[in-house]
Formats: sequence, C-alpha cells, structure tokens
Amino acid sequence: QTGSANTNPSDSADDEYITSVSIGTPAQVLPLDFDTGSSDLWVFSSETPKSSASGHTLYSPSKSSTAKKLSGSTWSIEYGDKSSSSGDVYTDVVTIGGFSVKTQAVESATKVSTQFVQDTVISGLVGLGFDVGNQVSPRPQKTWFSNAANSLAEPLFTADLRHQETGSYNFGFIDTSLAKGTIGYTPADGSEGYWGFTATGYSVGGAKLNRNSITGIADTGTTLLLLPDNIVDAYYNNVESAQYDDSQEGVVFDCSEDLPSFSFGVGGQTITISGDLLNLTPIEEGSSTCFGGLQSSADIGINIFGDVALKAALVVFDLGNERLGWAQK
Ligand SMILES: CSC[C@H](NC(=O)[C@H](Cc1ccccc1)OC(=O)N1CCC(N)CC1)C(=O)N[C@@H](CC1CCCCC1)[C@@H](O)COc1ccncc1
Repeated sequence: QTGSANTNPSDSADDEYITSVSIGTPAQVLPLDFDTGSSDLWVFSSETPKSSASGHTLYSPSKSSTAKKLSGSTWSIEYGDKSSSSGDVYTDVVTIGGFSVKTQAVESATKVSTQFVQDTVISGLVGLGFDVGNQVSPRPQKTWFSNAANSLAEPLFTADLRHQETGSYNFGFIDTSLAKGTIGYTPADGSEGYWGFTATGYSVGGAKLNRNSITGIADTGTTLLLLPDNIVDAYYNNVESAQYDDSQEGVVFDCSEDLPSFSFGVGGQTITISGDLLNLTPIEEGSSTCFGGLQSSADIGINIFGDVALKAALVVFDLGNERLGWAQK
C-alpha cells in the first residue's frame, strides 16, 4: 500500500507548504502543514476559542462517528519560532494521500498562540518526526507515519517541495523520476525526535566542496536554510549589497543581485541550491530589498536544512533503515 498527496506553497515566499488531510467520518478536510521537525498531529477544532479560530477550518469530533476522546490525555508544544499550542486528545481515522490510519491520535487545540491565530492558511500540523518527540501526556502517541509504516509497501516517505509550484509527499514508495540525480543515503539520528544528519562539506558558487562537515536536521516545517555564522558570512561575502537588517532579523540585499549558488555534500552526492532559490522575497510588497533564504542558526542551537534546501532535492525519509536520502532535482 502507498499514499501520495500534493502539497502547495502557502504564499509567494514559499513560507509554508499546505497539504489537505481528511479526518473523521464523514471526512472533514483540513489544510495542514507537514513538519518533519516535530511529532504531533494537532488541529484547530470546535474546542478552539472562537476568537482564535476565525478564518481557520475546524475539526469537530462531535460530528465524527469514529471519534473517541482519549480521556485524561493532554498536549502542549512550543516551536523554534516561539509559537505554541495545547489542548486535549481524540483518536479518529486520518487519511493522507489515500492512505488511512484508523486510530490516529488527533490533538485538538484548546489554546493557540498569536502566530497560529494569524496564520489562517493552515489549521494545524502533521508531525513527521520520530515518536520520541511526541508531546502528549501521560502516554505519548505515535505519529501518523509511524502508525502507517508497517502497512506501507516500504517504511519511508519522500518530500518533493517546489518553488511556487505543486509538489508532493509520497508514502511507501520512491518516485525516482522526480529527481535528476542519484539518491545519496546517509544515517539519520532520530534521538531528539528530528531527522538529524551530517553533511560532509559545502561550497559557494559551484566551487569544489570543502570538508567542513555540518550536522543539522532535515525540516519541512522550517522555511529557511539556517547554518553557522562562518558559513553564512562566507556566502554573503560574495553578495555586494548584503547587510544585516535588525528589523528583519536577517541578512538582506538588493533584489537585483545575482546570488551565487550554495552546495553541500550528503551521502556521496552534491546538492546545489541555485541562487534564485536563495533569494527569498522582497522584505515588503514592492520593495527592492530582498530577504535571504540562508540565515544564521546561532540563536537556535541547531542547523536546519529547511524548505530553501529541501526545494533543491528529492528527500527520502527512510524510517526502516534509519537513513535520509538526498537527490538533486
Ligand atoms: C528555528 S525553527 C523556526 C521554524 N519556524 C519557521 O520556519 C517559520 C514557519 C512559518 C510560520 C508561520 C508563517 C510562515 C512561516 O518561519 C519563520 O520563522 N520565518 C519565515 C519567514 C521569515 N521572514 C522569518 C523566518 C519552526 O519553529 N518550525 C517548526 C514548525 C513550524 C512551527 C510554526 C508553524 C509552522 C511550522 C519545526 O519544524 C521546528 O521546531 C523546532 C525547531 C527547533 N527547536 C525546537 C522546535
């Protein structure tokens, strides 16, 4: 058995990627953000305060004949960008890309932070990290993918995120036609709940890869490519107008600049992110100053290969073999 779901950028900056998910009987369809950087499936619901819920699609467990309250269970989560949510837990059937998990923990939000209230393009998240990262207490729950893995043809999924066009999340199979290059595999470290891995080196502008390894996570729920300051500086030294903008909290430059590419080595392959994927977006509508897709990870404490990096590749999240595969697109 397999599953295949389309995913679409939320806006012109590819800030988030939205995938439709069916929950309950009859199906209630919600736009959710698939996040390999966390391990909870949570949704805006009939239990979310009305003042916070407006503009969002809601899950109503009372309208689903297959919903069951997981009594006594609660959840609370905070993300890297300081956004947060919390609530109680139901189980229900959850279908993604045609594949159904009958008894999936669906975490219902009774509280959401301002960022989520304002982010009306999504009505929750599907955590695709490792189960160890799940935030339900007293008994942590499994992710949708973990529940699905044993029934899928292969215990893996792939992410094919694209710049300003429809991409896909495929479950249980690898569509190698989505990539140009060979898939290079490297061990994945799931001990922290993330999909951790080590890149073997990097280069700017098509130069030869150096041997400075970078340990980080492959994270579909993070917009940017977040790396150490020395690498960020080495990159922007090639961009004449680049400067740090305090209000934007990142490096900005003239939108007319011809940005160099950025490459990293992984599993014996080289993944090259083109300059135009690294020129994210004008800082404001119509501005000629643009915000960089590569920014510093110094404040976070871990390096994050987010959507800016993932867009350059077909990425295989292989739970069965505890490994990550990367192929140039
Ligand atoms: C340093 S992890 C920052 C990252 N959140 C982002 O990447 C957000 C995503 C976003 C949200 C709302 C609108 C537009 C974009 O976007 C930005 O922060 N930016 C993009 C726009 C840009 N102008 C400013 C910077 C993050 O917490 N991800 C988590 C999932 C995320 C939570 C918020 C909703 C969307 C999904 C997750 O994978 C990683 O969790 C952790 C990482 C490290 N330790 C703990 C948790």
